Amino acid sequence: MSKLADSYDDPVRIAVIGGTGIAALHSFTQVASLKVDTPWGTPSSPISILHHPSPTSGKPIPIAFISRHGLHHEFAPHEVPNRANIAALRKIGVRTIIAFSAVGSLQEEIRPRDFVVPDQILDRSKGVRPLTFFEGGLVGHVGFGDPFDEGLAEVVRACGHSLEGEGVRLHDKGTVVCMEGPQFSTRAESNLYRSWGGSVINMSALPEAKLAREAEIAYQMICMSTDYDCWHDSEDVNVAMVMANMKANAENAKNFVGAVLDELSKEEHGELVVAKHLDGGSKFCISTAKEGRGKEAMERMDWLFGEGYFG
Ligand SMILES: CSC[C@H]1O[C@H](OP(=O)(O)O)[C@H](O)[C@@H]1O
Ligand SMILES: Nc1ncnc2[nH]cnc12
Repeated sequence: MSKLADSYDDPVRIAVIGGTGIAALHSFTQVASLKVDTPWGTPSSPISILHHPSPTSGKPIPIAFISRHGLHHEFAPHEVPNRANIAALRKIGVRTIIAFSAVGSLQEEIRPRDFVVPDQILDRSKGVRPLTFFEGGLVGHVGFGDPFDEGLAEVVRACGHSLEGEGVRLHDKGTVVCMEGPQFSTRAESNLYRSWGGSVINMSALPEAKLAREAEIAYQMICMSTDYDCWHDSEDVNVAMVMANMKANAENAKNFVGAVLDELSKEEHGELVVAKHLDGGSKFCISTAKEGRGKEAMERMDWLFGEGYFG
């Protein structure tokens, strides 16, 4: 067996972040495994570079894959090195992220094994996770009114609907409550989130989505419901239940990712996947005057965005 390459020359524009139950994308050809160290530490897993044939040109399109919780699910939600993950992806050229997440359902009509393409987030994390690239002498405030990328969401929804009838059930919108964990919610909390209009709940949408926005990367999460949390009169959520539903629906999840990657690999989405619409978003969010900027913060930003990006 030939050794996998540890570098990849061309920029990789599209990445998938795999969550609980998705530690690898086996159905694609792996061509490289990258170890990228960042000023924010080491990512949760090596970055696999996979070749996916473009359905239009047949040309292999590189896709980056990273496992959020590590190859063996060794990082708890509050331990995931989110900054290193997002920074490493940006460094190899990524401008589009499709992130997978196993979620609890907060609404009767979102049944276990249904998919949801969320359009909003309610933050119930507790401030214990490093959550920004802008600190240590460079203050920046990016807009986050719409935490997901609507252009990507449209593509994802169309792909999901194209698989309906083959077992996929899709909800086009939803609010994901991101709780701190690692313990699951109390019943009072679960009912509170329902009264707030939460659709689904996980422990990983944040700060991942915020960091992607700061890094000017288009980001869309695909949620797969695995349980009814603890508000429902069915059995309370537990890990075995989450894993069993992930496993039972793995084929659908795989087909869904495959369809999304097929679609995003088409030339017609060339502008979308390089996230032209986000270019400069971070450059113009800086509040710190040049003379007040911290040297180390600027060195980290040079690493991430390229030297002199912030002028
Ligand atoms: C194992 S249940 C809780 C766990 O599942 C979800 O993981 P991910 O979002 O990475 O798919 C949730 O966010 C928790 O981390
Ligand atoms: N009920 C739940 N709460 C938080 N994260 C989850 N991931 C899957 N099910 C979950």
